[in-house]
Amino acid sequence: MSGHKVSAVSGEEEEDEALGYYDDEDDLEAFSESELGCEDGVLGFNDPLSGEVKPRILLMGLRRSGKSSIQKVVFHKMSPNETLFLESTNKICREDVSSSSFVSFQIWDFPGQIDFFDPTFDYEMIFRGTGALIFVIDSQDDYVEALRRLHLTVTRAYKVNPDINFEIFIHKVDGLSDDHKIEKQRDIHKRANDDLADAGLEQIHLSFYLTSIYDHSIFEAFSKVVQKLIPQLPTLENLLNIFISNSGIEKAFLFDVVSKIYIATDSSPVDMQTYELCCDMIDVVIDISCIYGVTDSGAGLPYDEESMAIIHLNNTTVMYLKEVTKFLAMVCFVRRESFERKGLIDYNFHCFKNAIQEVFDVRVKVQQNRKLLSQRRWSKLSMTNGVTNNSN
Ligand SMILES: Nc1nc2c(ncn2[C@@H]2O[C@H](COP(=O)(O)OP(=O)(O)OP(=O)(O)O)[C@@H](O)[C@H]2O)c(=O)[nH]1
Repeated sequence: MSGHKVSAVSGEEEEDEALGYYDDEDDLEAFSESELGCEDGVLGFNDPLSGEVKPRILLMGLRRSGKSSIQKVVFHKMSPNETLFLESTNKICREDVSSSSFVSFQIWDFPGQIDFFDPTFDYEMIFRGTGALIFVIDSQDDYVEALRRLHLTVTRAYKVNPDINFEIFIHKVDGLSDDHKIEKQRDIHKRANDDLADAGLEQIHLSFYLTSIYDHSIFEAFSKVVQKLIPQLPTLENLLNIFISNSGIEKAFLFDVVSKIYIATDSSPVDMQTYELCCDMIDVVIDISCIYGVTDSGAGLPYDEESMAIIHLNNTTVMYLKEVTKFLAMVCFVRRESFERKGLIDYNFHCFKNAIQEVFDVRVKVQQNRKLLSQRRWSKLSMTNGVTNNSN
């Protein structure tokens, strides 16, 4: 597999490829450098002039619940077995993920043992700029303490920022039977919501996912978390609906190729098997391209505007993958008889691609305006400081 692009804050940034979310850079100063760190060397703060704002996703949960493993498997292509050797995280690890035009965010991995309500930790600052809080519960362990911690975290976070999406990963379900999984989910769901109701906070919505790094469930859950942070999602879904209904397509996904997160799909329901097939197809395309494709691309992923693949399944369905942007691919399921009109599908795809480009252009413009604004604010601030200094 090829590597993917996780750019360091201070390193290369796709600066016009960020989501329009609030992020208060000044707040970061509340942390000392030793508190904010990461083994990948992801350290430092965003350039205040860049105007770049990224939604923040927090990974929280008790020690050894699987937070770092999730991050490594989804964003670093680490194989699940290798996570057995991961060391315990002892610092807040902050990482910028800028793998596609639409998927761009920061992940903050919190060490399990951290006493995060210690007065020296500015939890208000942490929650204020947060888009989603993922709380990981180890389903193979006793979860009473995890639920207590979840309640504490959610209630505090909600008070600071009621717009946070609370996403609960009931994790490591690979060790459980199907019945057991459902039972655990029901129990955790009930207890967590009862605790909130007892505290008079029934308006807080918690979303639950059964996850494991040993199958595709973790990618699917992360897809849903990320989708909620994409402001253009309804537009993308609408475009996909129009595209499939005019092309005789059964189902279409828009994938971030690197992370295999699907950032949008049409409005028909998603089943796990379909999603898994898409992931497998992306793997095949990238693996084959890595081995037999152009060698000297220099830019990591062997994926470009020529990338496409057709796989005929043995159940009269055809899978069709095509490049949409540098980082995105469309994967569709088409019946064999509909695929005979491939010319029509390709023409409609061309229109779809142009429409996506337009959505993207609007966002770039918004981003540039924001950058300009923050530059002006910055220079005003420097001027004021200069005047003050001179008068001193
Ligand atoms: N069976 C199973 N084990 C998992 C899964 N995810 C993680 N693990 C294992 O759980 C152990 C702890 O994982 P970590 O990712 O280090 O946990 P953490 O929450 O980051 O731990 P701290 O850094 O101490 O907070 C490792 O041995 C992983 O291999 C999973 O989905 N299934």
